[in-house]
Amino acid sequence: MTFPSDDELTAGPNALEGLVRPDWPEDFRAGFACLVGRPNAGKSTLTNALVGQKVAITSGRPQTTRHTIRGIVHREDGQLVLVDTPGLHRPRTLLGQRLNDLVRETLGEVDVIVFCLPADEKIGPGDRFIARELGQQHTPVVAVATKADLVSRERLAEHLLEIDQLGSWADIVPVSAVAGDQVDVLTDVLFARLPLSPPLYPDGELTDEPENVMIAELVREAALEGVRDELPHSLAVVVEEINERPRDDDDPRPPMLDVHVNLYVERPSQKAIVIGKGGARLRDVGTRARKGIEALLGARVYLDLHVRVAKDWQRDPKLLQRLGF
Ligand SMILES: Nc1nc2c(ncn2[C@@H]2O[C@H](COP(=O)(O)OP(=O)(O)OP(=O)(O)O)[C@@H](O)[C@H]2O)c(=O)[nH]1
Repeated sequence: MTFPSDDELTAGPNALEGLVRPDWPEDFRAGFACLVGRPNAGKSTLTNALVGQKVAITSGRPQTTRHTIRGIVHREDGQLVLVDTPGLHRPRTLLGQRLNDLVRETLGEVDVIVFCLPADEKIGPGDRFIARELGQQHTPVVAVATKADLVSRERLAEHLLEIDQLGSWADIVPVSAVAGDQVDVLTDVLFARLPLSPPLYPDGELTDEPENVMIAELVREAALEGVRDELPHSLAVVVEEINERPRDDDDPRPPMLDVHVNLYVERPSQKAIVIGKGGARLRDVGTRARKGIEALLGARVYLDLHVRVAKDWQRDPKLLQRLGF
């Protein structure tokens, strides 16, 4: 992932003229946080609650967050750049290994780590695996009991005690991202861990995720809706091309874009699932994804989806690189 370079950070306001505010308070803080936790722990939902607007793709299905997506919390006194990582998990395939490498790299570079532990589930081997990983990092870790709205006070108290015994944390905060409880408390705790720094991003910018990745996520989320549990690991989405159609200068309508997207599956049987009978399912996927893409780009979109079989793409380093991993 690309953080601003040292040059960009130290060159001062002139280098970023027109981008960031020309002056900032002496005690301004800015830095990076990343969210870790096992699949379904509530990382994406918490990212959205902190940022206050939908930026990451959420889903009831585990491990939909393949790509690192950032949101930015802007306050008068600082900027917190959130990195939403894929679930840290035991590697089973090369893809799993790549994801874990990516996560570890991210953990070492941020100023504070947010470890999400859902209150409605017992602490399990997956959480302990992550806790051990975090124990080897020097970055401070704030443990968060997520989904606090789903459990009783007694259960929450028990959960907080278990979290306390799991490792050594800079802080422990119970939060409900859905109800909005304690999100402000967590924000304060995270800001306190950031270094004094000039602003890193222009005001109001929520995410710098390349549009292509956001588009691929929207298509992927639509394509996974309502299909078998095995498919999440077997589906990769790549935006091949975006072309704007020529139009008259005085045309008051939003621009019209042709968006070409490939969906890669591992087996012909999976291709049949994605396409559906007579192509009906793929048309649905296209309709749903198109709405999100139009909202994202502020344009009219013609979405062209192709499903391709790429055998064992999860194990093929060359193909992984082509698919953006
Ligand atoms: N009731 C309640 N549900 C929540 C809360 N936070 C998340 N959820 C739900 O839990 C599920 C998983 O949330 P996500 O935010 O997608 O979890 P994640 O950790 O990003 O999941 P992966 O992308 O699979 O790693 C979704 O159905 C959310 O709606 C919360 O504070 N309260």
